[in-house]
Amino acid sequence: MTIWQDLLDKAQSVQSREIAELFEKDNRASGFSRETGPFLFDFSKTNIDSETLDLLVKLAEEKGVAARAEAMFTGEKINDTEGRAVLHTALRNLDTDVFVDGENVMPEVRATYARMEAFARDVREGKFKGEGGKITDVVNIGIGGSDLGPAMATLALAPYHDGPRCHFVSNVDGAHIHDTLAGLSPETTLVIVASKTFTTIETMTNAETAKRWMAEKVADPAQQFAALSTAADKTAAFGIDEARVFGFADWVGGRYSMWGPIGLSLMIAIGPEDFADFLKGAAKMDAHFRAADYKDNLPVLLALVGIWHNQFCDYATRAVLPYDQRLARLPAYLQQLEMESNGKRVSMDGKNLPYNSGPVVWGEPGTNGQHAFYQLIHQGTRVIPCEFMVAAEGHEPDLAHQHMLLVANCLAQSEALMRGRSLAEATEIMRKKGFEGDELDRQARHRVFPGSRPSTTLLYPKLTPEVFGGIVALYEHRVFVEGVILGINSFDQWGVELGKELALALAPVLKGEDAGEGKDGSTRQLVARVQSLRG
Ligand SMILES: O=P(O)(O)OC[C@H]1O[C@](O)(CO)[C@@H](O)[C@@H]1O
Repeated sequence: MTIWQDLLDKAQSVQSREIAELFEKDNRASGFSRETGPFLFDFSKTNIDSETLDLLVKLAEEKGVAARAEAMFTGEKINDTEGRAVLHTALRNLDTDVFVDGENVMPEVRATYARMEAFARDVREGKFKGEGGKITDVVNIGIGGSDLGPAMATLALAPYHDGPRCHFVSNVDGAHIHDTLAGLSPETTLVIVASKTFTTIETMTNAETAKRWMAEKVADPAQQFAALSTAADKTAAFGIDEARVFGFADWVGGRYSMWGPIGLSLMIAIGPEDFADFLKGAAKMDAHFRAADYKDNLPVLLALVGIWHNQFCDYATRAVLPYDQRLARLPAYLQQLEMESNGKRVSMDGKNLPYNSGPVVWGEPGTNGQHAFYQLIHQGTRVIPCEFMVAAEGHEPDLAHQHMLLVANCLAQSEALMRGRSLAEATEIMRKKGFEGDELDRQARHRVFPGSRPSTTLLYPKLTPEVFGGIVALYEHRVFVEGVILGINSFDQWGVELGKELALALAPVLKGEDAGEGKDGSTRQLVARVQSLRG
């Protein structure tokens, strides 16, 4: 625990220091920024100094991040509470063979990818038709990892979207599927049921609803269904022809799955060529992660900044703030990626963690967040590290002036968070406005910004498919590194099971088919009120 303790001591000793003062030394900006491919990652506006960085890098070395990463990339069963390999990286490094239990898994991955490409082309070109002709709309029904990735990516890559319209239904709330299907024509709609297990109650319920909706107008609705799943027996039982079933192995975790079949809706939207670029961007990030020294390694550095803030400085949450409207769903995607992966209180060996688990992740696109919750980030009592990201250029050349304003806002926020505004400065401003005496002091104090609030900035040229693939892979590996340092299994999700079990047991209670013996008083009261309100 010595490096850990050294870092705790270090955090204690530097927390009251002004981040801005670190810039008095030469080369703060370049010394605490790193570049790879299209990315510049600037972590200079944090309280990390050279000594801290050295300690953090040593921590990553001591925790065996490199060996664990190699074990992941080469197909070892590192998800050891489920006895599975973790090989989402194999879905985007199609030329590299990988063996699991002595068997090369890549021929099947490549064959499925080729089938996806062919199907996506057929849908886009109108060779695969609905009963009413060319497919105009694709409805992806899935939840969690079978929804958030493709939904986020389809929005992110909207400028490349030249295939049919894509819609994403996840919530078991009937409002979601109702409102989505309301504007669509069943005869020209393709429904993709995306579920690794093909048992998820929300997805299967919505899939049945979609099937009934289609059956009202289409003679053979199953013909307009495709499935993305590891469970071929269940997709067959649902009635989907195996020609339109795109399978994958259990070593693809749900929240890591959009690189393969779960990305089919994205591939149909943007086309196989742009989808290949998206994979290429991620594969480049994989190569960088495997090869670069920790001190120059973007995923490792992003993880170390995260660990520094959460475990050593005790900042419980982090805000992800893309100054990129098309990354509006990235915070939601990262919530699953980070919180389902590292929100665990027991380490690999079954012991309670002696430190915090992964952070609470949240966010919204800037500039909207500025007019909503930034108040608390700037002046609240808690410190919230911010992760800004922004493209130098947008996709709308005739709106370049708006993009400049967007970038200016992004850079200004990190500057404001770091610099703050002192009482003396605030007092001067208010004095010029005519305040004096006690009222001057009172008014000035409301206008003080404490500053020294840490942030990082990820800057990239433009949100192309390749850049976007790199960003997602960067975050995936960041989560991986944080998980290794914390000593937890980032690839299971037992914490979602209890609620699922209880919901299944409560459904008959709500319907009045079961008395709900043994339920607590609050739950019984709520059930009774729902029943009486429903009449
Ligand atoms: O793809 P499936 O099997 O329907 O699962 C959906 C989601 O449900 C979870 O298992 C959590 O309940 C996620 O990990 C997963 O992404």
